[in-house]
Amino acid sequence: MAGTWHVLGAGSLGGLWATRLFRAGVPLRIILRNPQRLAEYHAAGGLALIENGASRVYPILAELPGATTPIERLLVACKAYDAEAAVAELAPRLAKQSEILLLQNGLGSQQAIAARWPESRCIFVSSTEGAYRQADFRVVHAGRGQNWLGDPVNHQAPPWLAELDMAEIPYVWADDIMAILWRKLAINCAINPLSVLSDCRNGELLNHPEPLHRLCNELSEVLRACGQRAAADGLEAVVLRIIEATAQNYSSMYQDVRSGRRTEVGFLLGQACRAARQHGLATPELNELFERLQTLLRCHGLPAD
Ligand SMILES: NC(=O)C1=CN([C@@H]2O[C@H](COP(=O)(O)OP(=O)(O)OC[C@H]3O[C@@H](n4cnc5c(N)ncnc54)[C@H](OP(=O)(O)O)[C@@H]3O)[C@@H](O)[C@H]2O)C=CC1
Ligand SMILES: CC(C)(CO)C(=O)C(=O)O
Repeated sequence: MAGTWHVLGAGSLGGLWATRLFRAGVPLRIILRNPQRLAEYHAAGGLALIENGASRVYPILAELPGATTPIERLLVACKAYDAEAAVAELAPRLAKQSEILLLQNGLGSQQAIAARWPESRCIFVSSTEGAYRQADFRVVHAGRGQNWLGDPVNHQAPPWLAELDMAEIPYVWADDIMAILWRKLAINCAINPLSVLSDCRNGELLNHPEPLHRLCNELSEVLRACGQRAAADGLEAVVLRIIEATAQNYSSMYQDVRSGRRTEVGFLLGQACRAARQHGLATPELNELFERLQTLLRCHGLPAD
């Protein structure tokens, strides 16, 4: 089974990756969480991808975490708060020198997995592609974007990137993936919590530039303390540009809260506050924002971590 991809999680991004790899002829299996999900998948007849209004079902082989085939290359496509436990379930199947691609937003889950399975090569992915689940096993490709892939330890590009070309999955092999992940984390910390607390679209945040300014200053300090000078430089200008470009959108965290879904706040704002504490930085704006957001999440009956 060398060269076979295993995709853990047939949700939005997992479905988007799996269907494109499959239709390009790349050997692939998806891993579903339990027998019930597997039965539902078989009943659906496969994974549907909806692009430009057209839907097509791909009968990708699916299996359970407890299958016995070794895993050479694993794409982890679940939420950050599920990632470490999900990989732990598969750990006995990981081949020596396996590769684990981590699609999670924010930071923290990737480092935890890399530290726990040091024999695997962990490749971190930052994605701006857009996808959502119209229904179980029906994924809508909602927005074009980019995927940055990189390995913070070993900068050599893997040979299978050619398979992403074949599958028309956009990507850039990044020498400094941590800078990209930190920059995205800071942007999400500046925009998403405020949009939830102000109950507004991104564009309305421009009506209150002061809190944004103070947050960007603190986030820049955190990035610099973490050795991410390039990600810190010009952060506020980038945040303002993204707000303008996405003015009519509700942020992903806003949509999660309104739909009663758990957010990834612990890997975004939580991670920024933890990093600040580790470096002895005072970040009153970030801390207050985190506390207010956690209170709101608890009021909605959602986990606050
Ligand atoms: N969607 C998007 O447009 C983007 C998402 N991202 C990031 O990508 C990551 C994934 O997000 P997204 O695809 O939206 O998430 P989804 O919630 O759509 O999908 C997550 C999937 O993971 C599955 N899963 C969770 N735990 C397990 C497990 N132990 N075993 C098997 N499957 C499991 C879920 O299964 P089940 O269906 O059974 O619950 C679900 O299908 C997140 O970190 C997100 O922030 C980044 C950029 C854009
Ligand atoms: C860029 C931004 C903030 C756009 O809303 C986003 O990434 C998100 O919503 O998570």
